[in-house]
Amino acid sequence: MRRSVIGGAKRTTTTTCLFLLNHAHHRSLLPPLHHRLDSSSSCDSPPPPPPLLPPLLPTCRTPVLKCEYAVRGEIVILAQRLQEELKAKPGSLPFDEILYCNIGNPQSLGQLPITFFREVLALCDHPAILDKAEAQGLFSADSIKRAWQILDQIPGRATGAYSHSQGIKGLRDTIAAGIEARDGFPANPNDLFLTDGASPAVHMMMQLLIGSEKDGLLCPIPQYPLYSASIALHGGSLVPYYLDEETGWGLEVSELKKQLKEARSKGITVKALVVINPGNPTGQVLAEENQRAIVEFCKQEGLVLLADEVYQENVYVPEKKFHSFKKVARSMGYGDNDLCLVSFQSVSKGYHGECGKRGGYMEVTGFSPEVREQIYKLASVNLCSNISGQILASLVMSPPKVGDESYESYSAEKDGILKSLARRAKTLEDAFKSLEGITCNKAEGAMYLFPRIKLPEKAIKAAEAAKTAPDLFYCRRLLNATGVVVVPGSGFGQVPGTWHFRCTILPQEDKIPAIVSRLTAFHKSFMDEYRN
Ligand SMILES: Cc1ncc(COP(=O)(O)O)c(C=O)c1O
Repeated sequence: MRRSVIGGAKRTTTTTCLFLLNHAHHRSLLPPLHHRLDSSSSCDSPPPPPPLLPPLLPTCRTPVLKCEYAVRGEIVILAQRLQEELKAKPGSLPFDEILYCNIGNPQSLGQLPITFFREVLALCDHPAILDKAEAQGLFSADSIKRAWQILDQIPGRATGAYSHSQGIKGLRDTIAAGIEARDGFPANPNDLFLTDGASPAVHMMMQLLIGSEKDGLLCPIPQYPLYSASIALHGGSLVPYYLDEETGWGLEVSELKKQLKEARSKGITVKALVVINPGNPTGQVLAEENQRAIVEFCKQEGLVLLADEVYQENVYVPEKKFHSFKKVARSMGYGDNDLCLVSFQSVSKGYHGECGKRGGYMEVTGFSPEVREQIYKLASVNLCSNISGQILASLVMSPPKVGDESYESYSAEKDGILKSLARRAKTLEDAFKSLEGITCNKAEGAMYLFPRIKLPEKAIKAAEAAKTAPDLFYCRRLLNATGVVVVPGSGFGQVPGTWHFRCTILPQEDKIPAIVSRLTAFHKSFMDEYRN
C-alpha cells in the first residue's frame, strides 16, 4: 500500500478508494437498465433478489477513484445535510445557522459584485437596451461605452456564439494590455488562452504534461487540491515539496532541489514546478528575491513553471506586494528562450469574487510553436470558454480608470472589499492564536487561514478508534457542535504528524463575532474533554 502525502500520515491509497467506493454507491451508480427490467419481469415466481450493482472498478478508471477534492468533501456533505435538517426541523440542532468557512466563494456569503462589471455584462448580453433612451439613466456612461467597444470586438456582436478557441481576439488584446500595464513588460495576445476559470487551464496543462505515472510535478504541500486531483486524474505523480510553517510558509529552493533529486532517483521525470502565489491554503506572499531564485531553479533544471496567480489582487499587508513570475523572469533578462512559464489568472478571486461566471486565462510563454499547436488543439477540443467569462476577464484586467464616470464608485467598492477582507483575516488570526494549542501564520494574502492544532494524544486515539484522520475528527466535531464549516488539513497535505484546518476569511463582518465565539467555546470544551 502506497503512502499518500495528501491523506496525511495515516491515509493510504486503499483507504482513499474505499471512501470513494462508499460514496459512489450511494449516489449515482444505478444498475444498467436491463438489470432493472429483468428484476421486475417475473409474475409467478418470487421476485429474484435485486441484482448486484455493477462492480465499481471496471466502471471507473483508477485515477478517478484516486482523485480527492477536500474543499467539497465529507465535511461539506455533512454541512449540507445539517442545513436540510435545520430547514426541516428548526431548533433541532445546537445552532441556528451553518457558517460556511470552507471554500473561496465570496458572493455565496453575501459579497456584492462590482457594479461596473455587472453593468457591462448586462449590456453585452442584451444589447437591445443600448438603443433605449432609459439606458443613459440606468447605466454609467463608461459602462455603455465599454459595452459598445466589446460588442464591436465580437463577431456579429453575438455573445451566444462560439468564439475562437483561445478567446475573442479583441478581449485578448485588452487583457494583454492589462498584463503589460501591471508588469511593465510586453504581453502577446496570442499567448493568452481564455478559459472557464483557472481550473480548466490547469487541467489542460496536466493533459499536456502528463503521459504516465513516471511524469511528475513538484507541488507545494500544503497545496490547493485542484493540483493533487488533476495530477491523479491524469495519472501522473505529485512530487511534494514542503512549505516551511516556521518561516510563515516559506518556499525554500533547497527543499525544491532535495525533492527533485529524490524524485529523479526514483526514475520520475519531473516536468514542472507548481507555485501558488499568494498561497492557498497558506496565505503567504512570496518575496521578489525568493521568486528570482525559483525562476533560476526552473531555468537550470529545465522545468515548466506553473504559476498560479489567481490571488494576485488579494494582498493585505503593506510590507508585501504581488509580483507576477513573468515580470520577475523578464526583469532577470529571461525571455521565451530561457523559461517555459504559464501564469493562471481567474475572475473568481481578487476583490470581484465572480466564481460562478467562470472566467480566467492562462498566459503561456516560452514553448516551441509545435507545443503551442498542441495546447491550441487541447483548447479547441472544448470549442471555447463561455463569453460572459471572457468579457469579465477583460474587465478585471482593464477596470475603470481615473476620469471615467465609474472610477470613484468602482474604487470605493474595491477598496471596501479588500480592507474588510484584511480586517476579517486579522480578527480570525488573533482569535485562533488565542486558543490553547493553536498556532496560526498571518494571511498576508489570498482568502484563508491555515491554523495548526496540537491535538492531545487522547483526541488522536479517539480519532483512530473512529477510523478518522485526527483533523477530520476535530472538524467534524466542530461542525456538529457549532455549524462552523472548515476543511481538515489532510485535504491539502501537511507534514506527517501535524494537524491543521483551513478557514476562509470570507464570511461577512457581522458574522465574524459569532464564528469566533462558537469556535472558542467549542475548542475549550474539546480540549477539556481530551486533555492528556
Ligand atoms: C489557488 C487556486 N487556483 C485555482 C483555483 C480555481 O479557481 P477557478 O477555477 O474558479 O478560477 C482556485 C479556487 O479556489 C484556487 O484557490
